[in-house]
Amino acid sequence: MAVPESAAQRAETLRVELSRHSHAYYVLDAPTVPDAEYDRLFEELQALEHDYPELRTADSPTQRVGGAPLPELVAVAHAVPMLSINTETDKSAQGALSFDARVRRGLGLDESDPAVRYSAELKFDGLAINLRYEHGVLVRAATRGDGQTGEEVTHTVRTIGQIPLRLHGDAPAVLEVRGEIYMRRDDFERLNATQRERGEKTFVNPRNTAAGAVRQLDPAVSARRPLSFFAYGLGETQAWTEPATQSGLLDALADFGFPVCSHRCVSDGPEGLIAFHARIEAMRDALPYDIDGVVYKVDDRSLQRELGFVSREPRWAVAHKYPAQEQMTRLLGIEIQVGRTGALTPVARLAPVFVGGVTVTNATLHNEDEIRRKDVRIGDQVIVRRAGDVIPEVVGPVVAYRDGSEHEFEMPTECPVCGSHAVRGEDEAVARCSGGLFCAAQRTQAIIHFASRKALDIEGLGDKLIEQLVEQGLVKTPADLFSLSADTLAGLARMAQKSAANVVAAIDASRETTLQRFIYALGIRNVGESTARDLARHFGGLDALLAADAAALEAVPDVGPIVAKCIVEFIAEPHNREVIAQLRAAGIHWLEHAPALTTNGPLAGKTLVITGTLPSLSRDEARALIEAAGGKVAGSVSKKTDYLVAGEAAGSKLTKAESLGVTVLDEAALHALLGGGETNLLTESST
Ligand SMILES: NC(=O)c1ccc[n+]([C@@H]2O[C@H](COP(=O)([O-])OP(=O)(O)OC[C@H]3O[C@@H](n4cnc5c(N)ncnc54)[C@H](O)[C@@H]3O)[C@@H](O)[C@H]2O)c1
Ligand SMILES: [Zn+2]
Repeated sequence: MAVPESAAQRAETLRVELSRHSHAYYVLDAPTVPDAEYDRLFEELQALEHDYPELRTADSPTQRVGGAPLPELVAVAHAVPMLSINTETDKSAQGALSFDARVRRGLGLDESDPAVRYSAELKFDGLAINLRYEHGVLVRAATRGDGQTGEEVTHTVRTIGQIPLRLHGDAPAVLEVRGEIYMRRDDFERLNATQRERGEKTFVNPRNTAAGAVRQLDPAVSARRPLSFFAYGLGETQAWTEPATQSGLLDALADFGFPVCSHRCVSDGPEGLIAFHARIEAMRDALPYDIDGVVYKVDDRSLQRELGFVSREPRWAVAHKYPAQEQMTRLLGIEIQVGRTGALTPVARLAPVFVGGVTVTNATLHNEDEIRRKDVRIGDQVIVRRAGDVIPEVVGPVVAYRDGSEHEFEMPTECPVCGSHAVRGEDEAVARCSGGLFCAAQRTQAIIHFASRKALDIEGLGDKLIEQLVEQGLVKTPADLFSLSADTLAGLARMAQKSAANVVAAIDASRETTLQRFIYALGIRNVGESTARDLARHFGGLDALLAADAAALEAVPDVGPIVAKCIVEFIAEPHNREVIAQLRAAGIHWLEHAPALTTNGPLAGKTLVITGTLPSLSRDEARALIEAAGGKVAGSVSKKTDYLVAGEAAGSKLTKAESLGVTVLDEAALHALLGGGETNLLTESST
């Protein structure tokens, strides 16, 4: 039959495109399209070549294994070629039946003959490696390369702890072990989290990361990428009686000290394979590593030899694949999700796509910088990955499929939930909504914090109850707590009249608090308990704090520029000030005292550090005296320290002060400096 011109042209286009993708995937370890897309094109070419065998050129991607070796690495000729595995075209649960039928035909068996025994294994998604041991010692490790010639990677493979450098037990003169080097999903996620923290480009997926790590010139780089290994096959052997079966081989490999996966089985006939396929599919997400399917192999190795090979694949094995964990789809838009703590996360809205066994319409983009680093644009064809329990993620754009209609994303400057301004710290990857007290997205978290033990300490107002109050719209800000009635509370699930009354009483009692607790309760980012205490001491009253600018805040001991910025942003947000005003109107009050005198007083402009146990003053009392005299109390000794007040059992701070030549005072000397005058400046607040 003559080959139509259109088929010939299409085959040529596919060959060129597939070669380009193969190069990116095998040689550069940086795929340009997801495997699923590659496989679609590959199958299309296979079908054309099936219909028109004249189109099957020797250089067709369907006739070759893998890719060319990297010129930087030393080429290694394989004693026994490393081939690929045919993918079962029947992807249904019954796929094993087609394989069994082909095997039986190949062996010339008919219905009266007994069942063929198979070994079923996982198909690990990593890279194939050949490990050569001579007299029990690892002498060479090589990648598959094009199947005939691989790359020598002994230097990097030696860094993989799971690969024995010396075999256990009696070793043959030569033993070549084949298996898969892979990266566990949790190791991959950790690696990417670190990359993100450092503001560096993240890795695409565990397979390509593992392949890239093994094919490094510098083993130190590979050693920083956590890799794992499973053994599953043999290359050349000398002076060894090879096991008669695939399952026996796996046992022998385990005895030599190799990790062999425990998820495997032996089955007489295809029924056991069908069950294995179903069982593994059900647990795929829970496995700690990626698999792209299962592999069935004829167990008897003499039958394997009888069946032999066809071009690049053995006839005695087949890969039965599961739905791909990476797919391509269109990025329709980017929405901002506001988390419970106010973090603004860009989320990709996608054209629905079936990936990793579920239909995905949203995927995380992590943060603004990552969108820029990956150069993801709205309208792009993007690769979406969903593997295990990890939330689906946009891996990157398929740049080759752009048509110019795509546009860049802009991070909003306002919180999409509450309209407060969104701010991003200099050293931070994420932007945050600054309306912490007001924002609906942060409501539950803000109120839980407000009521917590170190804040307003409202007994009986637990997380579950707060969640209910928020869900039912009864409480929108912490200020709303103070108008709750016992009847309203008693209407909620699991709330008896008596406990409702107790909660209302506890809310009422919490109106009388301290400035420190109140500041802490506001939930300002980076303002913990001790900073709240420092702020309360330094400013003495809330109005002074609300009026402070960054410089005034940085005058507080232990408040640095980052904390000062967080406070400034918080109090600059009108929504927060509104809630604070409502809280005061609800009758929350505390004792205020005059702020520390910073411009006059005997210790004005001086920085002191307190250490050890003083004979009569507590640390807090000493601190109050120093601050009342215009001094600052810092947490650690530095060149800026003017005096160290040291009591009993002073330790490293004393040593440091002495080494820096800082004057050391005992309690009596401190009193002398203060001029002996004690002040009590407590006044009632006027809220
Ligand atoms: N995205 C792209 O651009 C692109 C380009 C080229 C290839 N690819 C992908 O590469 C794959 C095809 O490559 P391939 O020829 O290496 O075939 P394959 O990876 O599908 O199958 C052969 C490989 O399976 C591995 N394997 C895992 N577990 C095994 C086990 N228990 N027993 C035996 N072998 C096991 C071995 O490493 C072996 O080399 C496809 O998934 C394809 O999508 C993608
Ligand atoms: Zn908000």
